Amino acid sequence: MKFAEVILPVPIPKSFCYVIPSQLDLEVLVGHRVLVEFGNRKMYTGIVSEIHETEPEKYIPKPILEVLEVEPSVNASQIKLWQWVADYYMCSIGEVLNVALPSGLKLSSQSYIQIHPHFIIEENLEQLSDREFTLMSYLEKEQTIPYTQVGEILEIKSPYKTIKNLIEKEAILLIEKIKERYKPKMEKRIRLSQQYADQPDSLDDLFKLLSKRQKQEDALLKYLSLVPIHEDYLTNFHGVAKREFLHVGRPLSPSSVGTMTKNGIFEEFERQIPRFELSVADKMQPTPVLSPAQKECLQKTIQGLSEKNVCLLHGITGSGKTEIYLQLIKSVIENGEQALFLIPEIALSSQLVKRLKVYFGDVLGIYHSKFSDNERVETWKGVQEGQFQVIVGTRSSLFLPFSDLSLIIVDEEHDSSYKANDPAPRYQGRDLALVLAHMHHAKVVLGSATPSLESFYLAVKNKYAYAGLHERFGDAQLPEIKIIDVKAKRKQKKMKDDFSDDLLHILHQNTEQGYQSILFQNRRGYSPYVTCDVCNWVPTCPSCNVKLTYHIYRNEIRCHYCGHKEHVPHTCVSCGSTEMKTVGLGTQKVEEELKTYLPEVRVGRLDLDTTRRKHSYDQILTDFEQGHIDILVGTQMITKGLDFDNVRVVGIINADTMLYFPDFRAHERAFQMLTQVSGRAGRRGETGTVILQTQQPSETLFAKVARNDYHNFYRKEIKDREQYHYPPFTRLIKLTIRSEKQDLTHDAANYLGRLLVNWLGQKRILGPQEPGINKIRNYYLSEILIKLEREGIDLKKAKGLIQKAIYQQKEEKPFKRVWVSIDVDPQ
Ligand SMILES: Nc1ncnc2c1ncn2[C@@H]1O[C@H](COP(=O)(O)OP(=O)(O)OP(=O)(O)O)[C@@H](O)[C@H]1O
Ligand SMILES: [Zn+2]
Repeated sequence: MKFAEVILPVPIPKSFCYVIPSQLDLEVLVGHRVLVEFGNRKMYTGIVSEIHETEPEKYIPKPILEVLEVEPSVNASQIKLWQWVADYYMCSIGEVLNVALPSGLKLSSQSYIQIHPHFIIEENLEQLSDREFTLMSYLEKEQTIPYTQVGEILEIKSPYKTIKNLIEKEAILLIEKIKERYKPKMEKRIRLSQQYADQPDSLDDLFKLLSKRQKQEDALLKYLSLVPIHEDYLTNFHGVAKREFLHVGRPLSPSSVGTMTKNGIFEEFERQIPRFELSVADKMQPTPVLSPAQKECLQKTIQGLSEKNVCLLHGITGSGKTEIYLQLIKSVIENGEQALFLIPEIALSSQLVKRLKVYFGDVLGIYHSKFSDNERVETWKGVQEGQFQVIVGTRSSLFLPFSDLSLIIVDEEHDSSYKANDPAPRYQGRDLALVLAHMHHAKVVLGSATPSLESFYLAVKNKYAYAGLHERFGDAQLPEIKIIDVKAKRKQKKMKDDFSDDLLHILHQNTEQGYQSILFQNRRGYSPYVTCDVCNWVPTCPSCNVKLTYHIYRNEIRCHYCGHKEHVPHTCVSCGSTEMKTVGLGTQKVEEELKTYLPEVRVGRLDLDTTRRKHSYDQILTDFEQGHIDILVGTQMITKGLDFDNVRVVGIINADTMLYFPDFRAHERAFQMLTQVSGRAGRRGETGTVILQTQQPSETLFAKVARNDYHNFYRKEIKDREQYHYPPFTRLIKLTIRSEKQDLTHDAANYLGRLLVNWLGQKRILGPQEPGINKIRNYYLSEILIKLEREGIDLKKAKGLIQKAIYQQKEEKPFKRVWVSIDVDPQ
């Protein structure tokens, strides 16, 4: 007998053993998607991870019910990667499967019911109520029906009870419908019926026949001009796209073509077409010629990669790192291998994809979470079948079915959006890229103008190769950064709301000269909160412990954690006064002030609120690119990777807020963000200007940003990290404890904390502590931070103990309704 280990999408950290029925014996392979029954008469799609002959000792395994495909969707090295993720990030392999496999390849999660295979209606009539009998008879006809239809069939509101009874009687099964969500994109095409294509004589007859039907004759002539069957009759086989035939060039009458099809002159057929219209073969360009500095950097990178597996490409903003990546990718393609180009957010993808498309054409595939299920499956298959040799995508593309990967580029490697937060697996894409590369013996290039401290540290330690690029492309210079003392300006009465005279002046002048500007304020909404001017009461979210942010549109206050919205109160709930005012500054307010002081400029805004719809992000950037917007106001979204020739001025409205995040990475993030946003100015031609407004002009971090002094920033920061035992000198694991009651969370966190102190030692445990925002969506939170040494510690054992402590806490009766989530390497 043969058995299969099957990975199921459930949060239980193991695979499950099933029998391979003899009739399926030859069909089941590792990586196959199979259908199995699991637990309470539920069915799931799982992935076969192993085939063996060892019968489980403690239970009788159930059979695999069905194999859902001929060629496995998943390859062995992917399963290895999933297992690694599960072990390292302390989650179940099923949770990894859940994010790794596009949902188009999973069964629809909507439940369906069907008759239990062992249940025979006629033999069990007396068991069934009238209503149950009605449903069963229906099922006998229809095989399976969606749960949601049951109510309709029985003409009752809530069918739950009936279904529950039938399940208990083992009369029906609840399943996840075996329905392939994947739908290829089809195109309607037209060709000449075979008889005319093969025999030129019959074509002559046809022309005679049509000589009196002008429109039909026209159609035939057009067809022959598009499909040269007299030169090669085989061309008829592919025909022509119906849309093109009817509408491109001289338009045809659809009804005449319809008649001809009915009369058997033409025939219609369908063909699957690629979903991505990348066929730009005619617009393809050779990759750009590198500048001497770029060439040198490319050489260093290649040299570095011959000695090490990873090379850190540290090139200042606008230095042309992308062009160096292009060269590296090009040689991968020429060798017939695969390359993965990772970007932190899809936000960055549209400009980049356009750039890459013209060089790589059809071998370039795209993969990210805003894609539809179908699009993602198509990319998945394209990688599997070898059509796409290059993938541009966000972190989830690490899970694609690569077979011959030889290069991974991680662009903007410092970016925190490489880290996945909820749900598990909470993996760091940049780090996982290194693991994936290792499995494929591939090389990795980490690129950034502001490398993460971790990566730079490893380059300093000679674990990574290093290639620097310290000049901008094409004679452009880094912008001049001016630090403006907002407090002093206020005293001198030179502030208008949040704008200094210098900032307003340069924005005005820049617009007059026909150039564009970017204004950065890292807060969306209008104002962070509203308050009563008399008693200082502040409206907060009913489900989260946060102040509600004021949004001027619709005059609402909103919670940025759970989405709760309400109207701005006219009177104070606490003292009844009507003096409500807004406090602080968000992008909406910057936009509004700008319109007041510079009424003639065209202002655009780019933040989470203006980019919710699928294409709005692209739309705003296109407007900016085409010069319909003079000044673009935005949050951190505008800081990254954008490349616009015409931007001369960048304004940072308030640089201070970033310094005060209660996070050991606050300074690192601030340095990166300020440098990146500054780097959008003056990328072509004349040197740009950055106005950095602050209350603390003497803050040394700002001086380092202004001098573009990464090295001194690094030296100071790494010293602090070492002194206070933070990464890269230690490894952090954060536990978040959640429950609906504050006391319960508190008690459970203390219990867990004590176990961890006992097992891992006091000095490795920080907390438990309530986080700054201690209630989100009605759950009270507490956190424990575990600091583990980088070396000389058995990491596996330590993780085992953490797992054990969490289990043990969960076993305690009072803590049944307490949840703990684990975040390895939190960010
Ligand atoms: N060899 C080249 N030939 C022509 N144009 C180039 C070349 N190298 C760079 N450029 C142009 O210079 C600009 C900056 O390059 P790129 O966007 O690659 O910079 P970057 O290093 O990625 O900067 P950032 O880190 O700020 O995103 C782009 O418009 C790019 O097209
Ligand atoms: Zn809320």
